[in-house]
Amino acid sequence: MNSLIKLSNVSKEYKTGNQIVKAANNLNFTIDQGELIVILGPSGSGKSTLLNLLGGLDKPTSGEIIIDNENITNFSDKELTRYRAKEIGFIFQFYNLIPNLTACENIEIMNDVVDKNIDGKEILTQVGLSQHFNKFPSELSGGEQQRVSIARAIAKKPKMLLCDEPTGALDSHTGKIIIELLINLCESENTTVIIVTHNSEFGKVANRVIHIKNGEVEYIETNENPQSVDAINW
Ligand SMILES: Nc1ncnc2c1ncn2[C@@H]1O[C@H](COP(=O)(O)OP(=O)(O)OP(=O)(O)O)[C@@H](O)[C@H]1O
Repeated sequence: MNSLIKLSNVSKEYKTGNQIVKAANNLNFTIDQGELIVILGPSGSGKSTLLNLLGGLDKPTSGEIIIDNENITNFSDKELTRYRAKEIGFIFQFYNLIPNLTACENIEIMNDVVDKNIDGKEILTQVGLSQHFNKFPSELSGGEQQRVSIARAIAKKPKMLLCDEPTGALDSHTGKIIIELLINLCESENTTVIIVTHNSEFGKVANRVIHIKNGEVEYIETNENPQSVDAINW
């Protein structure tokens, strides 16, 4: 595997009044192309901060983030916008679909952003939604809406998929379907998938689990044999 992501001495400080919060404190690690990574940690430990830094939604106070041999820390705002649009797929807890567009239109709208000719029907079929091309988000279940948002994120074939509590709003059965879809993406497309969660059970299916505490990497666990989604109990 080739290293896709390299963090060197990355810190992010937030100032509120006289107080400085180190939301990321001297992070150093690499992530390979095609890895499934779970980032685990309690509330306020810095998981979203880390995801935002990787996705170019925020800049570190110090340190370097190298993605695919490019130092994104030096990017201008315009370059960061291009990087986010072309290279990163984002999946959030609450789907973020456009309510007055159908499932298919929610995906094909990406064509304007990435200058591609994405076929919404083809991608929706890939995530098991061939019956739902013309439905609006309000006509779909939570799990189906999340699958549309995954379809939208993968349509542009991103280098990495950043998922912030992607099953947080779903029941366990539907959540497992989503996790299985993410595992399959890693395996079939060699996409790097990074999942931020509170749920330690997800660690079972990951290649590695990065444990975050107080903005620091507490330890990194390696799974020589990641388990299937059936091993997850929640
Ligand atoms: N924009 C901001 N301004 C000030 N402090 C912030 C900001 N964003 C995050 N923080 C602080 O940085 C720390 C890490 O926050 P972060 O949201 O990354 O944690 P988290 O692990 O994702 O938490 P949760 O699981 O509750 O979403 C917290 O102490 C938080 O209060």
